[in-house]
Amino acid sequence: MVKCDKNLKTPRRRTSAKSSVTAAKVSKALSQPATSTVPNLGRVSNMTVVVRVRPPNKKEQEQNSRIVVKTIDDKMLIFDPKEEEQPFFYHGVKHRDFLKRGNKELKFVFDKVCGNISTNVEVYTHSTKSLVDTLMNGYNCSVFAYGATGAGKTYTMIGTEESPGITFLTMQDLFNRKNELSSEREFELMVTYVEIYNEVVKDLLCSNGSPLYLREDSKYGVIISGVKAHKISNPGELFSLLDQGNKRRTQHLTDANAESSRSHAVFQVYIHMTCKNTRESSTAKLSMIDLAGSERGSATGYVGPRFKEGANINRSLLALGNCINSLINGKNHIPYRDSKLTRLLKDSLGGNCHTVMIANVSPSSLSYEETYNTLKYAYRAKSIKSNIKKNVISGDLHVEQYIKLVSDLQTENAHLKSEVERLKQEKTHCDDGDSSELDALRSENNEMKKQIELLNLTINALRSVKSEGKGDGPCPSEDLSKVRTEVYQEFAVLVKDQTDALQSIFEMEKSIVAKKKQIDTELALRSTGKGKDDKKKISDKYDKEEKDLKLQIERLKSIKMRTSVKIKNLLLVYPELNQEYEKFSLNMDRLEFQYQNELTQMKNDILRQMLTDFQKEKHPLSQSANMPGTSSACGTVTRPKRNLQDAKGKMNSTFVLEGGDKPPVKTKTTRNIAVKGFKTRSSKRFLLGTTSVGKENKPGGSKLTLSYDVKKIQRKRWV
Ligand SMILES: Nc1ncnc2c1ncn2[C@@H]1O[C@H](COP(=O)(O)OP(=O)(O)OP(=O)(O)O)[C@@H](O)[C@H]1O
Repeated sequence: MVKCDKNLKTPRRRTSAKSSVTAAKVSKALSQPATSTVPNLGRVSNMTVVVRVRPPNKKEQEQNSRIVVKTIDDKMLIFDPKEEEQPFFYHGVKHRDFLKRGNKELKFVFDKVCGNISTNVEVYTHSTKSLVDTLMNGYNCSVFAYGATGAGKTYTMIGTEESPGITFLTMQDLFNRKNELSSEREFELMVTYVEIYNEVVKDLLCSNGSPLYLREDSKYGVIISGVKAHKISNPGELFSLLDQGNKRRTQHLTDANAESSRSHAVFQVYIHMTCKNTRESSTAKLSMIDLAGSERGSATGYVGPRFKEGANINRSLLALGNCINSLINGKNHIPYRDSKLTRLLKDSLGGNCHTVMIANVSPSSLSYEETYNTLKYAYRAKSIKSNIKKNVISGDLHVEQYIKLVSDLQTENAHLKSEVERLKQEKTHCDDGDSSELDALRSENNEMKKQIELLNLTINALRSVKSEGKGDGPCPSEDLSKVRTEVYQEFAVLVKDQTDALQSIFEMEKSIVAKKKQIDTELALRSTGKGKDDKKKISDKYDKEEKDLKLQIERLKSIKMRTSVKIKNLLLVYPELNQEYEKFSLNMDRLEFQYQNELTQMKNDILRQMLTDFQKEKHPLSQSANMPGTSSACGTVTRPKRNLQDAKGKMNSTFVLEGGDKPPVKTKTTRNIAVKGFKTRSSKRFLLGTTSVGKENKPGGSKLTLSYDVKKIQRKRWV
């Protein structure tokens, strides 16, 4: 058998732990009963490795390249097979071509070899079909497509409309199984689709494109914080989601592929099942990963961002290779933290997971090196062993289990603290360094602290339930049911507190808007005439009231957060509350949305009213002040002169308003003017004073010219 043990080494990178920033929607969706990962099988399983050889493409055919992958049967292939020698004769004697390189003729055996005529359905049948039952039995599964650029990974995973890839086929089967089992079980299915590009994780099903962070969850393993989980009810919906996500995926042209995917795409399905009779539930996660294509950096000759992109792809694939090597060699430390990809795949390689690797190769000699590397990689991966555990959700929680979780979290916490310290020191030595990593670590640390607190509370709750159950008093089951009633009551109170807090926050926000409208009108009325001196008093009063209201809002928000922590705590102890909680959180989302809607509508109404008043000259300001660009004076209104817009902070620029026959207003007024040439969304404030007025009599009518001097510039901080 071939030896494929050339260690794939990569320089040890500084580990960078990023924090969870938002409360992950997916973890919220998955805030299901606490799982106790029961190693009820403890079986050892090899990773299943399937090799798919794609048909030669047009370029390979045109260049008459040699076929370097020969499939022998459905399990064996030969790389660089022996060629038939074309002997030549010299002086009638048969000679060998000594310049010709000898063929490697390496035999590889895999779990399945799919030749170049195999379809996606055939690949599916021999790779992931069996995973559907494994998932339904509550085990985590993952599939990843590996190979060089243009080797056919995306074709295998996603496919085309005529020949859908294995993601769609797996999901189709999953839905079929779900329907078959629907009389016995309740199902909930959620999907997420993200990409890792240049070490940044992004949600492919969300248009905002903000970076997401990976987090390790004691219950669900590695989760992506902030990713949006989508509920789907049939495979048709999935196809449109995949299509939508793929359009957002980062693609560039490479030598081997006109539409090369330059990111790792990770599609995950979370299945939550509850047995209708016993109410026992289990969760399983299916991850389908379309890795970015590896390529030889030196061969591409790319520079700049494309070089960085290629380097990141290769680095993360090397990190994956290192993890595979460490797993095979039975090392204690597996360098998962070396890249985002390996962090995400942590529980998909050696962990609690049944894994299928599909290695895609081109048959042509044009991709000789790439194919050889992929086959070596895949062959090594075959030796990975994993301990597969079933995720059974048990109502009977063990205090010891939580204590272990707390101790794990504390260890991780200590590690993060030391990282923070190290980074702090580095920062003092090199102050112009990037502080984002430090901030990320800090917030991850805080997150950990919160989790530890929460788990400690749970331990206490469990202890009290246990100790109450042991005493000489009434029988434990009675005691437990009493505790349960109390817990339900507590839950109802907390839910009410949260709803009330939300309602009050909304009322206060409404009154801030109403007050703002009132104060604006009052200030405008007093901008001229007698009431001018009251202006400061009025705005001070308003500022104070607004500050008070905002303080109250903050207080209510913290109450809301505290009650939410308490509710989550109760959920840990009483998973039965989950269904209630789901309903409640849906209701809260709906309420929040409705309130936001009302508030925006209210603000819009005010603006609309102001606009109408201005147009009809009812607004106090429209009568009392001629503002640049909005002069109420009839006739043409010109924009402020360019010299102001280009002034870039010079103090005394002049701009002119033309038209109309109203007299100039002798008042100071502030006006926002966007200054050209500054990269800013906010504008500078200019305090204006009218300095001169000119009237010209023309044949067509008179023309009034108002000149304003910019007296003062109040600089604002750029945002
Ligand atoms: N088995 C196959 N049968 C027919 N065409 C295929 C097959 N595999 C790949 N192709 C075609 O080869 C081209 C490259 O395939 P694909 O985009 O899947 O490669 P890839 O490995 O995902 O590349 P990259 O890593 O650069 O994204 C596509 O045009 C695809 O349609």
